[in-house]
Amino acid sequence: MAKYKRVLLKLSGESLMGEKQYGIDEKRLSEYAEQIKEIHNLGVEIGIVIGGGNIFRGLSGAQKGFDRVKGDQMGMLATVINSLALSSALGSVGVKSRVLTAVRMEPIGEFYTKWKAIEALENGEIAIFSAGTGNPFFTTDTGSSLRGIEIEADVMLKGTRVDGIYTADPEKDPTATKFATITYDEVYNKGLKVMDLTATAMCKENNLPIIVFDMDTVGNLKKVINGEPIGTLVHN
Ligand SMILES: Nc1ncnc2c1ncn2[C@@H]1O[C@H](COP(=O)(O)OP(=O)(O)OP(=O)(O)O)[C@@H](O)[C@H]1O
Ligand SMILES: O=c1ccn([C@@H]2O[C@H](COP(=O)(O)O)[C@@H](O)[C@H]2O)c(=O)[nH]1
Repeated sequence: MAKYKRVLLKLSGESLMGEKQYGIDEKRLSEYAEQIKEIHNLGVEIGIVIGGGNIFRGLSGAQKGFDRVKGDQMGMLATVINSLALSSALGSVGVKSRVLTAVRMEPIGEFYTKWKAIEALENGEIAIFSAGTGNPFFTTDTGSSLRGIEIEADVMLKGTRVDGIYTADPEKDPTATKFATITYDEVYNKGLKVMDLTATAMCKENNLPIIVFDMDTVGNLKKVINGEPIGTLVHN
């Protein structure tokens, strides 16, 4: 039986590239859809936020001379593209989803309200929250904590390409060691950069636990939902 009734799943835009250098890898996308279907079949209510790093990030744009606010808006639109792709992939495996957008852009998606999100979840649909918070200078990690808190999720699952939180970035430091559990304060005090500090602070203040795990290994999402101790649990 599933350990969690309602979850907020954060998917990395960058992971969606798979082996590619840019954009969406169809194989990775369909693996994600299959994994999500598996936990949906267990009766778990699922809200999803997907990043945009496979397409555009405002901060990188600003370093190349783009206006930061316009760059962030481009980044938010990138998350809408990924959300539509995920919704389409879920449809292909027979799972209904609703794309909700933080900025108005009907008919591409419905303008987000908490109540539409809850209605979708209670109807057994997956709610995909796109365009982040709708504001520049934020990230989809913060968008995830915000939506996770709003929908009263039991946990925020940060599915990424590393298998947890380490003493240093494991992609850069091969001697880094993994935490099984860690407090929000330790993440802050040790300056660990697995997700942005605004997101971590919001989860801490609102008591929303976070599990960071490797979403790119098929089967891991179900393990996390069943309470298997893979990844790193962040708590108060
Ligand atoms: N201490 C740490 N422990 C684990 N990962 C870390 C740490 N410090 C930095 N990282 C990095 O954090 C990244 C988190 O990956 P993720 O793809 O989720 O980032 P993201 O910026 O949210 O992606 P996107 O914007 O594309 O959604 C990993 O690439 C990992 O290398
Ligand atoms: O609330 C938000 C969320 C995101 N952005 C912009 O989108 C890109 C992509 O999001 P990632 O979290 O980096 O995947 C981000 O770099 C920002 O430019 C935003 O402005 N506001």
